[in-house]
Amino acid sequence: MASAMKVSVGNGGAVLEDVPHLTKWLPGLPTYENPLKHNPAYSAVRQYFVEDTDVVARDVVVNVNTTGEGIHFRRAGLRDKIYFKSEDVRACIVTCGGLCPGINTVIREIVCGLWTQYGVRDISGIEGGYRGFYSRNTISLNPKVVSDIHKRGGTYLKSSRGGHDTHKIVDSIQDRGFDQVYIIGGDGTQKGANAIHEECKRRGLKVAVAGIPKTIDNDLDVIDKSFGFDTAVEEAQRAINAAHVEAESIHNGIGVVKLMGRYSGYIAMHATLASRDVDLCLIPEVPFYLHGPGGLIEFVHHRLRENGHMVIVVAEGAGQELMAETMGSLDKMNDASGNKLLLDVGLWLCNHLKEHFLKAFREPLNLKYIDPTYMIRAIPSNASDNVYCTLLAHSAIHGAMAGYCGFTVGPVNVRHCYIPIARVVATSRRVNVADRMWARLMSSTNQPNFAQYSHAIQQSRKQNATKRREEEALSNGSSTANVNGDDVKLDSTQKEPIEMIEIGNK
Ligand SMILES: Nc1ncnc2c1ncn2[C@@H]1O[C@H](COP(=O)(O)OP(=O)(O)OP(=O)(O)O)[C@@H](O)[C@H]1O
Ligand SMILES: O=P(O)(O)OC[C@H]1O[C@](O)(CO)[C@@H](O)[C@@H]1O
Ligand SMILES: [Mg+2]
Repeated sequence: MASAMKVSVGNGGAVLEDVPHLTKWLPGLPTYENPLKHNPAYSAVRQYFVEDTDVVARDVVVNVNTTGEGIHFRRAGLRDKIYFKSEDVRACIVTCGGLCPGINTVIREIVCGLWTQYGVRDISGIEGGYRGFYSRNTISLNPKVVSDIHKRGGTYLKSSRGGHDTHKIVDSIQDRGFDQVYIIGGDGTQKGANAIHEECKRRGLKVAVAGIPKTIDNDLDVIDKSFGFDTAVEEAQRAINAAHVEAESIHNGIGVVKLMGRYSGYIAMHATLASRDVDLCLIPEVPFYLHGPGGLIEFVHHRLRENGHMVIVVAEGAGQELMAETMGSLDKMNDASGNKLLLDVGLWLCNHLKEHFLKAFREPLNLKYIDPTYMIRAIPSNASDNVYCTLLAHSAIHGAMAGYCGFTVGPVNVRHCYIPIARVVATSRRVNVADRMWARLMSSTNQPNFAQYSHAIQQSRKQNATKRREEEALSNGSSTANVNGDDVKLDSTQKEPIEMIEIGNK
């Protein structure tokens, strides 16, 4: 699937990771003057047009002796020459994967941009994600139809997971005569877009495939930040505020908020940093453990004793291994796109806290659990995300019109670029816990550095495994269990010792 990236080195030593161009397999394609040259809004300032030699550096913090070297991407924007005659263009737009604030703005701006800037009149919407290419009729799009959609959350075109069939999709592209395909979606979608691009190239088609990166988890590599992320973080504040109000208004109150973040804890990290009311932030990148010195329970005791209440933010992908260990081996279920379905860490954590504190105090814990998972993504984008979405859409249009293909558009160090799709999907971005941002969070929450206790995590894992095997054996009616190779005698009357701890001021 992954195509080799075209890499060249400029005279100044700059390495360009380039995106494909239609002329690579269709040499001699005719070119046309960009109509924007005569558009009053764009024609006045020459610098609006991007030169073929304009590139953007991936790293802007460089050693003074190495400036000019390093990886660069082609700068996005309008070109003098274009490879499509406006009246011939047949464009289509598809949205795939989970929702994200701003998808409708991107759709709207692709339609309006193609229409008003380039005079394109044939624009179709593919309904219901990739499978819509071969199982649905198209929707005709024009500025009137999409004029208000940016005020609504979700996707006007509907979305889906699964259903990517490269051959059927490219057959449909060919049959319908599409020559510009705009694909809005996350890592899975971009992989699918690359496969479509490769197949179009193999068939020698004049089809520009342009990917617009969408991921609320902010887990796509290379680009600065994904659209909708800021909106989601902002919305998460409402849940955190509610958790905080509930927690501080009652003796020994705990508010737990679960936020999205399958493998990357960006939303949880930024929402925590923005709020300042959060005492503990759990993300997939940092394994944690509950019991023992340096563990989560000890910290909760400490914080309640200190403040009388606390707020925990947990990313949905946090603690997955720990849960699997304590709950036994669960069937690994996947969604239609092959993404692993997660265990519910929010409920699990709340249950463990309640159980533990009931034993410790012999009275129920005042714990309020808020799960705003879908609320933070099913909303329209905020003002700054709207502007960002507009830029993404316009950059994508300029790139496709200029004959570039197999690219994902996005800002790198604030400048929009055309990035080879293969580069964007090569690795997915995770919170770097050795980076300053996580350090800022740690110093804001003063939470334990679980990473320092890797030996304790190992120890806790062994104990969990042992406990689970014993419990399984007991429930099977056995009097012994195999623990680390030894048959251990079991006592069904054995109970965990009750630990009495004084917390908070009663
Ligand atoms: N490796 C792949 N190759 C081709 N198509 C893929 C691949 N992975 C996923 N897809 C297709 O991409 C579409 C979206 O994938 P997925 O459901 O994983 O969402 P996504 O784009 O990663 O967005 P998000 O995870 O942020 O919601 C689906 O139709 C899926 O079939
Ligand atoms: O329930 P759905 O619609 O599959 O989406 C949930 C997933 O989508 C994501 O938001 C990624 O888009 C994940 O964080 C989350 O697990
Ligand atoms: Mg994904």
